[in-house]
Formats: sequence, structure tokens, C-alpha cells
Amino acid sequence: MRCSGRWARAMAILREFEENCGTPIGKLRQVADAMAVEMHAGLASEGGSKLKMLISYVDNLPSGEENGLFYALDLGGTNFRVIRVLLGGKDGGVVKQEFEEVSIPPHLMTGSSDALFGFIATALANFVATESEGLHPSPGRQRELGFTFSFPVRQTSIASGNLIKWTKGFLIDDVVGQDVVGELTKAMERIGLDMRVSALVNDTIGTLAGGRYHNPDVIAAVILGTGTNAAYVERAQAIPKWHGLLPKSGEMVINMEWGNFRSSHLPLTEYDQDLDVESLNPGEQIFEKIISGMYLGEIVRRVLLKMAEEAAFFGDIVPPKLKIPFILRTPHMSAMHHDESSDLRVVGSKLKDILEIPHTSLKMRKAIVELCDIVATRGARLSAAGIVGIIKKLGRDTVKDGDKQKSVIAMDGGLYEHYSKFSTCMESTLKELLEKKFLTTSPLSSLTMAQALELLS
Ligand SMILES: Nc1ncnc2c1ncn2[C@@H]1O[C@H](COP(=O)(O)OP(=O)(O)O)[C@@H](O)[C@H]1O
Ligand SMILES: O=P(O)(O)OC[C@H]1O[C@@H](O)[C@H](O)[C@@H](O)[C@@H]1O
Repeated sequence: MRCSGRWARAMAILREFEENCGTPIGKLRQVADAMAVEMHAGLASEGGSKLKMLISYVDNLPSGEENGLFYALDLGGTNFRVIRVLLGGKDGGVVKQEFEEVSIPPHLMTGSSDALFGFIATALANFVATESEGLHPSPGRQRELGFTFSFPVRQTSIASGNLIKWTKGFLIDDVVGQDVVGELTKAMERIGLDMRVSALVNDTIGTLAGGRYHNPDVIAAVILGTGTNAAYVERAQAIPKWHGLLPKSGEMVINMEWGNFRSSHLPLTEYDQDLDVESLNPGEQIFEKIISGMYLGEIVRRVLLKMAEEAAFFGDIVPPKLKIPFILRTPHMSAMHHDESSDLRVVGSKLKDILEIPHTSLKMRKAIVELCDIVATRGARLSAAGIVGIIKKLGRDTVKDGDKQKSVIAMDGGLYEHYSKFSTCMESTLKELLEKKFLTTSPLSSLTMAQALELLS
């Protein structure tokens, strides 16, 4: 009786959580509409919305005919990458590329500016030293560097911008408000590395530019990695807060910083509130905290902890490791969620290896997989609603009769790339949102909305 009472209590906790995470199609439509409204508000004036809608100064996207040797570095929320690429012009495409990826030492995320940028400059110098034959710049030509920086920056030009705030797991006070290109340039000079930063872009804009290099129909980009964000191509005339010269192209890429989106329609739970309060940036990045890779595993841990504390889900003793924030990472959650074995042995091994919970029954493991599915489904469906918000803002959510318009969204990020149940759910939700919309407007169009919208990884 005691066990069955505990089991019932644990299942009640799980059912309540599932209820509060619900994303019925009507709610997703409200989220999409709210995203479009906030986009307009963020373009109208500085501070007009939680969406910063940052001007990127990128008003000319790649044509695919570029040529030459280029270096890039990408500072993300978890990984740091250095890349060199030789582009071969119209017919040559990407002739050769080499890259190295390193995990960012956690202590650098909360240390000093000199330590972080010194680490970056040194890694870059080491990479430049490995240039192989055929990958040298033309004699006398300074090496140029594209700097992809995955944090909100108020750009002051294509190659300069001041950090607005840190997000994800970073918190380095002496960089906030500083020009991150200046910080990197000083670090490169300190070690005698002769390179010029010719562009500073957010990683969503890098993804959009990379997508457009291959496909002229790319109009937006979404990152689902450690954090989440989106960028898209806006008409320069549609940016009231922009008082600069109108670009020749008539276009301006906008970094939405959609991770900071907030709406009363978002299905937030007590676990999300607690996670936010205890985070490095309380009150900020709420959308990011319920859909991106840094946080999904942590949400699962918090629900399991409540089930353990209030329903003795793992027995009379609450497993000590279960109390450690962020000990359960999203890749661990993903492995459990994708466990196809009949006895859910992957779930069992993760619980044993990560949380030191050696014995679990099959029905416990099934409940844990169900919990992973609830968290991932909410994140995936909200991501799709965000994309539909962009499409709606651009007036591309309906296809006029006979119109062959294609809207391609460039996708990137380790969560999207590796968590297949997440990305599959996101894509099916997009179809659900667009097909329904399509059927209520003009069912005779040559393209269904789902066909008119394509995701490019
Ligand atoms: N196998 C996986 N399953 C689910 N999520 C994953 C997996 N591997 C990585 N991730 C998520 O992707 C994030 C890394 O994203 P990535 O885009 O590679 O780097 P960054 O966020 O530093 O730019 C990790 O923080 C993690 O949350
Ligand atoms: O590539 P990452 O680390 O997942 O970053 C995605 C997004 O993470 C958010 O936290 C940042 O504010 C964005 O600027 C960034 O684009």
C-alpha cells in the first residue's frame, strides 16, 4: 500500500508537470502571434520589446561567388571553434576548409576578460601556425578574421560592437559594455598575432550568411545549441528605429535575440521559475531557459528531484547527486529519450553513471523517458511557434495562388543537430501550424505552406 501510495504521488507530480507544459495548437498560435508583435515593437524603438532586434550592419549577404582565404572564430556557449576556409568563387565553392573545436574551460566563463580573450588569441595563433600548403594568404596580405560571437552585442559597425550582457553560463563583468573586437585585438597584439577582425557577427547571422551562400531562398536562421536565438532579413524601410543611411540592398539582417522573448502564453512551470531564480541571469532569457540545450536536462533533474523528495521515487533516501544543479546534461537526457532497448538499459546506465542510482525498475525507467519527452516536446513545439512568428511578421505565412515563393530557414546548433526527437517534433509542429493556417486561406495554391517552408541544416 505504502509503495502504491508513493507511486501514485510520483505519477501525480508527473501528470501535473505534463499538464503545465502543454502546448496545444491554439497556444502555439498565440505564441507565434506574440513573437510577431514583439518583433514589430523591438524594431520601432530601442527597449520597445524584450526582443532587442539588434541591427547587425550586415546588409549584403553572400552570393556564393566569393573567393579567397578566410579565417573565422566562433565563441559559443559551450564550444570554441577556429576555422579557415578557401573559397573558390562562382564555380569553385568551398575549395578547402580546416577547423578545430575545443570545449571552453568553465573557469574562463566566469573569470576575466584578459583570461578569456587571451585563451582565444592563443588558440587562434596555434591554428594559424598549422597552415598547410595552398592555404596561405597572398604575399603581403594581412590575414582577415570573421568573429562569430554568440552573445547579445550592440553593433556599432560591421566590425565593432559592445557586449550588452552575458547569457548561458558566462558572467565576466569587465567585458560588459566593452567592444569585444577591441578586447580580442588587444589580446592578439599581446601575443604578436597579426590579424584584422573584418567582421563581428552573432552566430545566428553567421548561420544565415552560410545558408544564403548555398541557397538564395534563405531568409532566416535559428540556433538551437547551448542557447537559442534567431536572425532574419528585414526590409531596411521596416526598421523605424534605424536612422542610418539606407543600404543599397534595401535589406538589413536583424539579430532578434529571441531567447529573451517572454509572453503570458508561454507554458511556464514552478520548475522553470526556480531554475530562473537560481540562474546567473534571473528574469532574463526565459524563452531560452525552456527550449535550449543548456537547460533541458536541468529541468528533467528538477522534476526528478521533486518526485524523489515528495514521493520517494528512488526510495527513502534522496540520491545525493540528484541535488547537484546541471549534473544531468541534455546529451544525457537525449540518450535516455532515444533508448530503444526493451529493458531501457541506457536509461539504467545513465542513472547509475551520472546520478549514482544503481537500481531502477522498468516502470521507473519508462516514467523517466516520458518525463524527457514532455520537456523536449515543449521545447520543440515552442521553437516551431517562434519560427512561425518570424514567417508571419514577414507576411510569408500564406502562399498566394500560383506563387512559387520559398522560405528557407537555416538551422544550426548541437541540440537541433543531435537531438533527433527534438528536431523531428519541431518540424512536424511547423507543418501542423502552417498547414492548418494554409487550409483556412487559399486551398488552391500550387504550394502548400509546408512545402513553401524548408529547413536547411
Ligand atoms: N547528443 C546531444 N543530444 C542533445 N543535445 C546535445 C547533444 N550534443 C550537444 N547537445 C547540445 O548542444 C549544445 C552545444 O551546441 P553547439 O552548437 O555545438 O555549441 P555552442 O552552443 O557552444 O555553439 C550543448 O550545450 C548541448 O546542450
Ligand atoms: O551557439 P549558442 O552558444 O547556442 O548561442 C545561441 C544564442 O545564445 C544566446 O544566449 C545568445 O544571447 C545569442 O546571442 C546566441 O545566438
